[in-house]
Amino acid sequence: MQVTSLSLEAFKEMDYWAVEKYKLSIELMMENAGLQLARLVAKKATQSSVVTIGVGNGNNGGGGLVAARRLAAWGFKVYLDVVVPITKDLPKTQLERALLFGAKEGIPETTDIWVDAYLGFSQRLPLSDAFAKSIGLANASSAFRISLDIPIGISKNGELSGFEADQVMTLAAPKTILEQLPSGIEVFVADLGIPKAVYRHFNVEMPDFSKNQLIAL
Ligand SMILES: NC(=O)C1=CN([C@@H]2O[C@H](COP(=O)(O)OP(=O)(O)OC[C@H]3O[C@@H](n4cnc5c(N)ncnc54)[C@H](O)[C@@H]3O)[C@@H](O)[C@H]2O)[C@@H](O)CC1
Ligand SMILES: [K+]
Repeated sequence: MQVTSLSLEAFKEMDYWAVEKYKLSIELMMENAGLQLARLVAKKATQSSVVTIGVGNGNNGGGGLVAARRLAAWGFKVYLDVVVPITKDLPKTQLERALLFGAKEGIPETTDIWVDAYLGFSQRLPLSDAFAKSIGLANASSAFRISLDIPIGISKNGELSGFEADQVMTLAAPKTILEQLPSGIEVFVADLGIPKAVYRHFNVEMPDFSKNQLIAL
C-alpha cells in the first residue's frame, strides 16, 4: 500500500537515495527549496514588508539563505537572524551570497514575516538558549510566521513548544510528524526535483508537481 506521508527517518533515506543514485546534489535541492520558500514569502508580502529569516548551521538554514537571496534579488528588505556561527561549507557559501545580494544580519525592530530556517529534521531537543531566545522573540512579535520543512521545537509526537508557525513549507513529501500539528496551521509541500522513481521505491505517493511546485495540503 502506498503511503502519503513519511517518517523523518524514511525521508532521510529517500533523500540519500536521490543524492546517491541520481546525483541530485544537496545544493541543487536546496536551490529548489529556497526558491519555493521565497515564493511563499513573496505571496504574503508587500514591497514594503520586512522579512526576517532565522538560520542555524545546517541545510535547513541553507534553504532559508537561498530564500533570503531570492527575496533580496526581488527587492524585499531581508534580515538574517544568525543564531550560531555558520561554519559548514554550503550554508556558509549561501550566507555569503545572501549578504552580497543585500540581506542584512540582525533582527530589525519590527518584522512582518518571520521565517524559521533555524533547524530542520536534524534538530535535537532541548534547544540551546540561543535558539530559545530567537523563538521567544518570533512568537512574541506580530509577524506572520513560516517554518521551512518542520518547525523548530517540534517534538516527536508533533507537539509544538517552539516556533509557532502559521504556515509550514515541507520539502518533497508530507511528513507524519506534521499531521499532529494544531489545526489552523497551513502546510505546503514543495518540489525538490526528486524523480518519481524514488517515490515509487519508497512506496510513497508523489505529489503532482507537474503543474505547481508548491502545493497546499
Ligand atoms: N534534500 C534535502 O534533504 C534537503 C534538505 N534541506 C533541509 O535540510 C534540513 C536538514 O539539514 P541538516 O541535516 O543539515 O540539519 P538541520 O539544518 O536540521 O540542523 C543543523 C545542525 O544543527 C545542529 N543541531 C541540532 N539540534 C541542535 C540544538 N538543539 N542546538 C544546537 N544545534 C543543534 C546539528 O548538528 C545539525 O546538524 C531539512 O530539514 C531541510 O529543510 C534543504 O535545504 C535542501 C534539500
Ligand atoms: K525549520
